[in-house]
Parts: sequence; C-alpha cells; structure tokens
Amino acid sequence: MSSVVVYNLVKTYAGGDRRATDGVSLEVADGEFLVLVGPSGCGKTTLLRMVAGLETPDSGTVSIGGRDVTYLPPRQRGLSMVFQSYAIFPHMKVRQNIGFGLTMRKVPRDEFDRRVKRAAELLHLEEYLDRYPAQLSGGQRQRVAVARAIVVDAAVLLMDEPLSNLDALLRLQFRAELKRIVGQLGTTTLYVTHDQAEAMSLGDRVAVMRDGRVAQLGAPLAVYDRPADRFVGGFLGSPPMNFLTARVGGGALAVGDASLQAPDHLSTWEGRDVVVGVRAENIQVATEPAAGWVPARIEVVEPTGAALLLTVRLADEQLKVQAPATFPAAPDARVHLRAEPAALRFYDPESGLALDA
Ligand SMILES: Nc1ncnc2c1ncn2[C@@H]1O[C@H](COP(=O)(O)OP(=O)(O)OP(=O)(O)O)[C@@H](O)[C@H]1O
Repeated sequence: MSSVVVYNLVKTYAGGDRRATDGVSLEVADGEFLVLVGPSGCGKTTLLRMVAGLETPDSGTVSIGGRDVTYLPPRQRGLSMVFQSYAIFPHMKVRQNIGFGLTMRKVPRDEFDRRVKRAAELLHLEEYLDRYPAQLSGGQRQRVAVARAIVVDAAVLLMDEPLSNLDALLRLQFRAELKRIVGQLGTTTLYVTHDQAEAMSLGDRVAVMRDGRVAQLGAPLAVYDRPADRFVGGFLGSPPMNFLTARVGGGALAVGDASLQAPDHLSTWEGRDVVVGVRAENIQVATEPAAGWVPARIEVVEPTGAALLLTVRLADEQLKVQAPATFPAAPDARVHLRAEPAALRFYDPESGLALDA
C-alpha cells in the first residue's frame, strides 16, 4: 500500500509575499498516476518538494503508505525522483548512473546487474550501458535519469517536468514511453508539468492548480468536459474553451441577435447574464442557414492538417470553431453554427464557477 495523502499543506517561503501552497489536500491512490498541472508559479513544484521532503510545510501533513512522513528526510520516505535538470553524473558510465541508487544501498553484484539490465531494457538503453553521458543525446540522457529513478523499485515516483528539456518531437515520443513504462511498473506516481496536453495524456487523474490551490481534480476527460470554473476551461485544451456572455430570458439565451434554448436549471437566472462555455470541437459549422442555427462570420482560417481552426465572430463575441479539413472556409464568409445543448457549460459571470444542472 503506497498511497500518498497530502492534507492541508500550507507553505510560504521566507520573503514570499503570498502562500506558495495555500491549503492543498489530495490523495494519490496506490498505483495511480496523478498529474499536477497549472501555470507557472501556481505552487506545483512546491507541493512536490514537500512530498519529497525537500521543503518543510508551515502546516499540514504528508503521509506515504499510511505513515506520516511530514518531517522525515527524503531518504526515509521510500520514494524516487526525476527532475527537469536530470543530474546524471558525467564521469560515470550509463550502467553506473542507472545503478547509482543500488550502489548506495550496497545491493550485491548479480542483483545490481539484473536490475540495471531490466531498467535499461524498459528504457531501450541496453546498447548504451558502457557509454558516458557526453556520448548520448539529450533524449537518451533523460532516459538514463528515468531508468535511475525506477531501478530502485521505490513505492512512489515523483517527477518534475522530466520532459521539458526535450524538443517537441522527442517529448511526444518519450511521453508515450513514460506512460507505457509507468503503466507496466504500476508505481504510485506524482508528476508535475505546466503542459496541459502532457497532463491529459499521462494522468489517471489531473489536479489543475491555481494560486497555491487545487482548482479541480478528476479524470482528464471529466475535467476537460466539465471544467469546474472558467480558469480550468481556459487552461485545459488547445484552443481553450470558448466563453461568451448570454442573457437569460423567457427560456432562451440571447447572444446578440441570436437565440439558443436555455436549459431549465438557468430559470433562476431570468433577466441576468451568464457565461456560456463551449469547446471548439463541439461547435458544428455549415455554409447554409437552418432552423436553430446561428449566423456568424469567419475572421481567420487556420489549417491544422487534420482540421481547420476557424476564428469566427458571433455578435460581439469571438469564437474558435473546429471545422472538417474539407470545409469550404474563407475569411469574411458567412457561416451558421450550432452546438448540442449537452455540450454547453454555464458559468457565473462574477465568480467564474460552474452553474451545475
Ligand atoms: N525558494 C523560493 N523562495 C521564495 N519563493 C519561492 C521559492 N520557490 C518558489 N517560490 C514562489 O512560490 C510560488 C510557487 O512556486 P512553484 O515553483 O511551486 O510554482 P510552479 O507552479 O512549480 O511554477 P513553475 O512551473 O514556474 O516551476 C511562486 O510564487 C514562487 O515565486
């Protein structure tokens, strides 16, 4: 049992003007891959470092496998770490780098060989074991850092932006490999990234952080489909969720001259504005008008290869719409839009919080 439970962690750095983490509570279940994601400065690294034992919280607790480790040093916590600046030793060959944690633990020679071989196999590094880090590419060095972390069979793996030094293509390849490897090992993993696509791809669940707090925690698609507030909807997804202001009246939602059907639960908002959230891929687009479709004008057409990303104007609002690659789109052309009612989300314009059905 190697769950990680973080309870009400508060941390303010000396000289810091606000809390780096402001009462964070979450649980990483045994064998789960949980991703902390959020913009720069939201406190994700601080949270990870408190789990690691590299920072001491002002208050709150960290438990690993049911044991309170809040004030234990890192080496007594049964975890292993990979950081962005993968500190592999330049004067040691790959074999000794991968096996470093085993050497420290005085693991016997044959077991050392067996475990290093297995970690090297998982990371496709077998043929590089006798090279020095300087003779490797950046991607291969990063693999060495991951192999070194997994070779010790720690109950919990902590990773802080392990892919951020890799170029875009390598990042994508290694992301899938990490997912395979961690899935195979079944190690409880807490992973920090500022990259929302990486978070969606890797996490069993994602915790979206903002200003030292968890804004939302859930399965990637659940969070993507039902953002708990405007911040989460705007942070997850590329393009971000569209938001437009609509006036509720007589069972309808008015956006400029256009009118959509309002769901029943908005009846308490009669006569007031709400914010409607809708993802680009949930908006259908047509060249011809039809009942219930809303007229709009194309401003920009961007081919992405698999689709077209349209910037369209609807009344005073600008929206991103994903159209099929074959859609006959041109700047200034008039088009007609519609979205399934089930794909619309509603937010309080003041607080930004979701108005649940
Ligand atoms: N050693 C430190 N001393 C003072 N303030 C710090 C220190 N480390 C972090 N902070 C502050 O704490 C807040 C949270 O920082 P943290 O590094 O945890 O954020 P992050 O989400 O990991 O950001 P990034 O993705 O940029 O690393 C920020 O306001 C940051 O400026």
